[in-house]
Amino acid sequence: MTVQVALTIAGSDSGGGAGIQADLKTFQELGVFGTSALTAVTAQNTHGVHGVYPIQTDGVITQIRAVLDDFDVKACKTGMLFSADIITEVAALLKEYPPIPLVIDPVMIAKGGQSLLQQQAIQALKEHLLPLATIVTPNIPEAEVLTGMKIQTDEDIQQAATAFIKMGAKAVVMKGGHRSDVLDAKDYYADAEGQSFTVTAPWIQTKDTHGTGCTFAAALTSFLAKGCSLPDAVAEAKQFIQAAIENGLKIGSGHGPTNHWAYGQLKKEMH
Ligand SMILES: Nc1ncnc2c1ncn2[C@@H]1O[C@H](COP(=O)(O)OP(=O)(O)OP(=O)(O)O)[C@@H](O)[C@H]1O
Ligand SMILES: Cc1ncc(COP(=O)(O)O)c(N)n1
Repeated sequence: MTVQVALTIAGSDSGGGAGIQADLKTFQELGVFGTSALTAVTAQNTHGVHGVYPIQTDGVITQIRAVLDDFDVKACKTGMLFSADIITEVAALLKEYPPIPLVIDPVMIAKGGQSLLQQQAIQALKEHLLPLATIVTPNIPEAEVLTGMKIQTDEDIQQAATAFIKMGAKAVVMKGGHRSDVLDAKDYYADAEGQSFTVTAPWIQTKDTHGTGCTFAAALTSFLAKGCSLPDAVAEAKQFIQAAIENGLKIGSGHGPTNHWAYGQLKKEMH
């Protein structure tokens, strides 16, 4: 049995719905062996973030080195990176190793409004990490901060996608989960080769969307680790997150997590 290995560099969510926990659950569900480097420990539940405790930068770097020096990592994902220092050092480290498909989820603010990225880190993200991205997965507010654009219409989304490609990312998927003017959950993909398309799924009326972005990006990373093309990985990750939101678990009394088992159960039923 050959199992592909993926690495997530992200923060821990004690509530288990987002961050490292969402990533590892998603990797496991998709048959990929998950490894991890923690950037911060957060105290979270479905009501929000109660504390953020960053890991020292050399601790983050040593975790990544330990994984990359031993495992043949087929795809890597970044989530909450917290500080400019961590971002700069992670980018420098990744450049030392042969290129690995890199999914950058530019996590900035938790759904509850608490900051997961220091203000000074935004420039470092743009300057050092985005140029290494195989694909970057911003939501609309993150895309607005990183491009400096106001994004409201489909044209704005396309222009912002182009701005990410100009910043050096090979591809971008602009997630539509934060738009209030649409009936569908519509994400827009564009790449440096000029290919673009939209993936759409029916909007689900639910408050249980904690960790949707992490889960989507982790699914995308898993499919890349298994050798899928970028467009195929985006389309399949969309199915994973749709199933996860649609079959919510009703855990906690605030904004609950998504269901990381749902995609696998659906696939089983289809066979
Ligand atoms: N209510 C919903 N119904 C259907 N799909 C949704 C819903 N909310 C988000 N999505 C989808 O989930 C994926 C993640 O998008 P979203 O914009 O929520 O990411 P995010 O804001 O980065 O998530 P996070 O809050 O974890 O940081 C996208 O494919 C988006 O279209
Ligand atoms: C450690 C960590 N990483 C990412 C998120 C974003 O997820 P959400 O916006 O759904 O809170 C989070 N809350 N915590």
